Amino acid sequence: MGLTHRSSGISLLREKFNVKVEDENELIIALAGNPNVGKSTVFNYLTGLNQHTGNWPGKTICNARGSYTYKNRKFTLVDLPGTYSLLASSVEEEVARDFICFAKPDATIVVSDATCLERNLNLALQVMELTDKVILCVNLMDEAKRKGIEVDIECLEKELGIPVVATTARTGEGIDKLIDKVYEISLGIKKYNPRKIIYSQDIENEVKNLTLLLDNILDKKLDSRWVALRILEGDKTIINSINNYLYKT
Ligand SMILES: Nc1nc2c(ncn2[C@@H]2O[C@H](COP(=O)(O)OP(=O)(O)OP(=O)(O)O)[C@@H](O)[C@H]2O)c(=O)[nH]1
Ligand SMILES: [Mg+2]
Repeated sequence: MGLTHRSSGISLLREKFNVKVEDENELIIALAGNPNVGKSTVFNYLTGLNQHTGNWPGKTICNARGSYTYKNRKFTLVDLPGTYSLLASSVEEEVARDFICFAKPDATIVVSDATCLERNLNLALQVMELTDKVILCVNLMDEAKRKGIEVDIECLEKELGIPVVATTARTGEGIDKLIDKVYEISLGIKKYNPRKIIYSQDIENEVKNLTLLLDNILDKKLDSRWVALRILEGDKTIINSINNYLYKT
């Protein structure tokens, strides 16, 4: 038998984010996305009245959690603040990044706007650098259709290496497919290979050096390559978060 969430300490970390799981089989799903793309609409559609709201610990930002059941499994959805990136240049970005990094959701849905996908894919690529368990939800398909924009879902799936689902959350169209993909990814039924960005040779060399050092420090609790990239770009908040979540009890 593998390590349970409780024995691996993940449940303790999740409690730091006010996410208390009642049973160990419960799956935690994060909803990320740019502002105003329909995250809360997806969240409300799936969780209905089974919601709790509060604040993120130590922050004045609203934290909404809700649950639904699918194929006899309980899923808890966490509606993350809307962000354009995970580079932690605002409290919202820090909250979203720290949740994905340290609470280690069983899957992350990146909700995006079908009418301006290019801008939205920036966040999707950043989440894909952090975790292999990502689903891209291309929402506002009705708006895209109205504007004559066609989205090639199959091509996106192939290029990104992750499942991509088209939705119109306002009417619920596509949500059944989304929960099926969430089920598959979070339980590891289907494995994907998200496309990773390869940087210039100079950067890759430095990343390699730093990764070797970080492997010992992070002890597989966090992706060393991802942390190396953040350090190289001068992000000091990641060091604070590592101290806060991995080393303070
Ligand atoms: N036409 C259309 N409107 C949608 C769809 N999904 C959401 N909306 C609308 O888009 C607006 C923003 O939706 P929200 O769910 O609040 O978006 P959000 O991503 O949670 O926004 P923030 O939390 O502010 O980042 C609302 O007016 C929704 O009714 C959709 O698929 N089609
Ligand atoms: Mg919202």
